[in-house]
Amino acid sequence: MSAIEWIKKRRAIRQFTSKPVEESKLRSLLEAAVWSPNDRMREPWHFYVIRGEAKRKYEAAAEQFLQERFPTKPRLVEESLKVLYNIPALIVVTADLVEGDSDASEDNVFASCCAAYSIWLAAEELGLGCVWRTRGIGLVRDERLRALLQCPENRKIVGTLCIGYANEAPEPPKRNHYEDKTTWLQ
Ligand SMILES: Cc1cc2nc3c(=O)[nH]c(=O)nc-3n(C[C@H](O)[C@H](O)[C@H](O)COP(=O)(O)O)c2cc1C
Repeated sequence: MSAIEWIKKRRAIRQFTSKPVEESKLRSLLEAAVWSPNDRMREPWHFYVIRGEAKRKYEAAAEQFLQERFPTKPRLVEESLKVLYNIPALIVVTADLVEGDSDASEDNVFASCCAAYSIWLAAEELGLGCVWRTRGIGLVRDERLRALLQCPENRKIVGTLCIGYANEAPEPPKRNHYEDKTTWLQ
């Protein structure tokens, strides 16, 4: 399959089977990630792989977060947690922030987003499902996640990648045509 075909085939997968993800496959994802483009070869990314007991701690943090965030929506909390319990592995991607250099920090975030996307695409090729989450159980903007990871303040959390074997085959969401999003300058 061509690169363009993989790009189009990749989907956000949110429902997983109980089959664990082989460590060799997780390593292949991380290997793909570090080949992402990055300015001045700062290689500004860091990856936190969460499984086993660490995943239990993540679930506890997510439960607290969801209960605080949605106090009047117990069904939503319960359903979100059910989704989380079924995720075999999580990879949290961060970007190094450069003190006193907001441009470099911003470029580092861009590069780490490329790394997250590389993982997502590589997952597709390895027969794994993946979704990049920030909101809800993604916990990206919740300090509990930073504490759990013992992630220093000079690393910005850009995404939580949920990885496993797909238990769904979603239809591709409709896309606007690129012409609607493009300005051709002469
Ligand atoms: C930066 C970013 C953040 C996202 N956050 C979430 C999220 O919090 N929850 C979620 O269900 N999906 C999240 N997604 C996945 C998108 O919803 C998904 O990519 C979109 O619906 C398009 O579907 P597709 O990826 O199958 O083409 C996120 C994607 C990106 C790139």
